[in-house]
Amino acid sequence: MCGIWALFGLDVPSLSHICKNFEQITHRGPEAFKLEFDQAIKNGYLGFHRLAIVDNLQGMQPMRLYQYPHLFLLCNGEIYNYQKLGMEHGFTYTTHCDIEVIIHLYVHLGSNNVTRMLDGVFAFCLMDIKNRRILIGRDPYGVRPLFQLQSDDGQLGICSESKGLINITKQMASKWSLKPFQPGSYEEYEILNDGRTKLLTKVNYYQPGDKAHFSAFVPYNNLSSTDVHENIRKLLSAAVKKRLMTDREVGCLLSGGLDSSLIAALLVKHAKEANLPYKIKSFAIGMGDSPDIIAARQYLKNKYKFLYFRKVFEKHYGGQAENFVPYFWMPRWTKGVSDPSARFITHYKADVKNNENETVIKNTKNN
Ligand SMILES: NC(=O)CC[C@H](N)C(=O)O
Repeated sequence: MCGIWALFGLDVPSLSHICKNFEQITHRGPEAFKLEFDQAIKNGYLGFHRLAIVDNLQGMQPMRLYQYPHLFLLCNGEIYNYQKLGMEHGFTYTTHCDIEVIIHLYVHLGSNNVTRMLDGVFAFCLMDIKNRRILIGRDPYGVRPLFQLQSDDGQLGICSESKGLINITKQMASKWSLKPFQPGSYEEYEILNDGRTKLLTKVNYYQPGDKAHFSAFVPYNNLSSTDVHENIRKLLSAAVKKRLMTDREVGCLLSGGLDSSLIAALLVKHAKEANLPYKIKSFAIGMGDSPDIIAARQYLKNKYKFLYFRKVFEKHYGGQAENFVPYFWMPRWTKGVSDPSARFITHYKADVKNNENETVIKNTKNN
């Protein structure tokens, strides 16, 4: 998961007010947090809660590199092609963390060629204090959440969950809006002398059906122009394979339905090929003998005895709905926006600290 949070140009930002709002998304990163301010930017704050996926040691954020000390990067996400991009463009990485590539793309290719080069799931915010710029981008389908608070007079906030921004609006005298940052788009802002911001560009860099700007994980010429089934097989399998990129153990959410069972099977296949030194664990969510639990149990029994099965919800949260509601993205339940199973896992991961160390793959979002 990970939580990103940034605020620019708010008029009366007491430190306790800043911390209180930043604290609203603590559950997104149980391992470390950091809040940063640099006097070069008046009233500019960047905060990060970390759940490390790649490079536990050096991947902390806001990421700053000694070659480019004027750049501050926040990113919730995984960038699957960071090594490929590094080789193609000759980038010298300081860390082993996937998101570092965003800084190099910005420096070498410019702000208009960062977001469209990324093969991954991401929401990021890059602050450039030398050129007084902010670049914000989100993945094509909005797999990673991002909310944006904007006032008519240039105050700007971004956060992985809207609850990290909602209370800030109480201090805004001018007209404001708080909405999801549009998937498949990026925005560039100028940071004015008083710390407020001015929108310079807003670009929808991706429409469904567009070809990728980066070299695709499965090259286009490896796809058949006639055999759609074969293409689906190849692409789905590759999609699971590239998600093995993590220093943590990989697991999967399993409902026992067609989609998740397929993903689990592909995951086990790729895990074997990659010689992962542990057995894949699966997580099913449901109460008692709910249909998902029955289907998942059946699936595991018939197919993959070696998968590990745990009824997360029943074991930890039976009858305690109020304990997990705060972990939804939105301040209140919004049908079709939040995904209950992912939220349960979030809470579970934040709660069970001592023995679990996993990345969970599911069929719609992964983390
Ligand atoms: N959870 C995240 O968003 C992880 C961010 C980054 N990929 C890391 O490994 O640290």
